[in-house]
Amino acid sequence: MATIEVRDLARAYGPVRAVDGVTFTVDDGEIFALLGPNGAGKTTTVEILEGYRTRDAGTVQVLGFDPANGGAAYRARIGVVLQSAGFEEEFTVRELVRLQTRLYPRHHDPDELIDLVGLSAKRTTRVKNLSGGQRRRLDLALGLAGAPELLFLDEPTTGFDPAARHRAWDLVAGLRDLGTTILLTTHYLEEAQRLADRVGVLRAGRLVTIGTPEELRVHSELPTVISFGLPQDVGVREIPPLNVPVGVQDGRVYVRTRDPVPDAARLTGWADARGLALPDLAVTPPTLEDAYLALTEEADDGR
Ligand SMILES: Nc1ncnc2c1ncn2[C@@H]1O[C@H](COP(=O)(O)OP(=O)(O)OP(=O)(O)O)[C@@H](O)[C@H]1O
Repeated sequence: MATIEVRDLARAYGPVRAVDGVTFTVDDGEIFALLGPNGAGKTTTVEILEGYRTRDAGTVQVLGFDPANGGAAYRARIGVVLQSAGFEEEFTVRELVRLQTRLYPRHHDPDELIDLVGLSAKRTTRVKNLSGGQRRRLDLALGLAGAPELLFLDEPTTGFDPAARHRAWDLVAGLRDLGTTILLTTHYLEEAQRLADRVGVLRAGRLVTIGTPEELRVHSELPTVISFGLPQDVGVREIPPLNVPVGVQDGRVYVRTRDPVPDAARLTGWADARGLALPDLAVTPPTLEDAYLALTEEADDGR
């Protein structure tokens, strides 16, 4: 069953077609990531779904509501974590989380929420004394206050240190396990790879692709890279001929091939016969980030 159904969505700001005919669905319990360069239309799309922006055209159904006129009944069922929520700086973490939970008929226990986002040690700290990453965690706690069925996460881990990012990923994965549907925007491809069941890539207001991270990676048809450090006393010319050119950069050999098995076999056979260990040999398939960059390259969406 679809939690979100978007058809032919469009929104312009003057001459800028921020969202230009976007169609997608997000299934119940799914984590869907919207990716795209700065200015591609992610925030506009998400804010229309949240009911915070109007649309020019298209149909939108979220949890059975049209967000444009869903009102309080709609907002009670969704959670929103914005890129930069304005906080009341003098409140403590606990006070703010308490206030937020009281807004919802069905809500989490404030202290449990604070523990969940890893702010237990900051319970009585005033918001003005939190670091940037701690504020984002507070954002997350506030977005979860109403135990939402559907959570909108706009760049949820921007500004997090690596350990905090991993904790946030665990937290989001835990929410999915509890059945929460999540619409995520992110610039971190690793985040999308880890969390998203499916991703949609926006470019200049249009969805250029949609699929699982694995589908995007495989369909990109980008080459696999075989690489190794050129052993001392071995010249590039001694490397056996392959079907693709061999590149060398900073003493490292790079073979970009769409046929990695025979090329790798040839190289390892050659190294083995010569008694070369190649301890740093790597065979690297294209990543989601490679596929994303290929899809969005030359896209200057700073329109
Ligand atoms: N209120 C507004 N008034 C005029 N133009 C706007 C407004 N909001 C967004 N835009 C323009 O619409 C386009 C899409 O912006 P949007 O914020 O949706 O992109 P985004 O994909 O979320 O970008 P980012 O990754 O930088 O957050 C941009 O060209 C932006 O300048």
